[in-house]
Amino acid sequence: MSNVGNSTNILWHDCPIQKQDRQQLLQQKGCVIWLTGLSGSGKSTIACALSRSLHSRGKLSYILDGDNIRHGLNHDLSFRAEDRSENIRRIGEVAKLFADAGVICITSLISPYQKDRDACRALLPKGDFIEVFIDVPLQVCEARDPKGLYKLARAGKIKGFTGIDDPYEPPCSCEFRFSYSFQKTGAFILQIVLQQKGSGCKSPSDMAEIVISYLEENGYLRA
Ligand SMILES: Nc1ncnc2c1ncn2[C@@H]1O[C@H](COP(=O)(O)OP(=O)(O)OP(=O)(O)O)[C@@H](O)[C@H]1O
Ligand SMILES: Nc1ncnc2c1ncn2[C@@H]1O[C@H](COP(=O)(O)OS(=O)(=O)O)[C@@H](O)[C@H]1O
Repeated sequence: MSNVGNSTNILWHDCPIQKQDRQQLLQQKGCVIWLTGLSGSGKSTIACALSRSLHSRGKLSYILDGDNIRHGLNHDLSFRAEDRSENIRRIGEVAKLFADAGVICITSLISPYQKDRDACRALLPKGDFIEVFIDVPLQVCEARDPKGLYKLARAGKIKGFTGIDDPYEPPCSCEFRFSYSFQKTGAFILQIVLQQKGSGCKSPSDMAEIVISYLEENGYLRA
């Protein structure tokens, strides 16, 4: 018997069907692809491109999107620092369960704090947490502003908006960083910076394919 958090006298219950059995069934390995970046950077778009491409290869994935999870499990949380941390912690725990189920879990939330992302990484076996930084400058995200939230934040109608009057801590070490850079003309071009290898890419589906190649090379797309 042990005490865990606020629970006392609880005992872990094992099931004879384990992660390995589920992975065998699915012919893949469970893991977490953690997308992080400013609002409007393209996390949800890349998450969908990833899920679509995995699906077409017969691989099971599931997206945990910050906006969507805030409609249910996390509907009690605000955007205060403590609540953002709790949002990330809960999504990290749910992602861990999906990975244990053998699913390729794709999370898509701003997750602005390094220590919270690190804590989620620490929940998983080494290698199974793949952090992807969608490094798009604030000006680009703000110009996109598909929900009009940056406009409201600039007008002072939303307080504590990430990138405006709330912090975003870029990852110190992540598996992938997809970044924008300025061309001489002043136009933005998309550039990819990889820990593993460098190559140019332009679209969310290109970025998705790069992550999928990594999964393939690292054995996640077979049992
Ligand atoms: N690579 C890209 N190039 C150009 N536009 C893009 C790209 N990726 C996404 N977009 C567009 O940017 C907008 C924001 O994308 P998306 O909703 O995926 O961002 P997000 O990071 O999930 O934002 P949020 O955190 O607010 O949910 C959308 O209108 C989308 O179509
Ligand atoms: N104050 C805010 N800061 C950032 N995003 C906000 C804020 N208020 C509403 N949003 C919306 O909420 C979404 C971000 O939610 P999460 O990804 O769940 O954020 S996180 O910071 O806790 O990781 C974005 O789609 C954004 O449009």
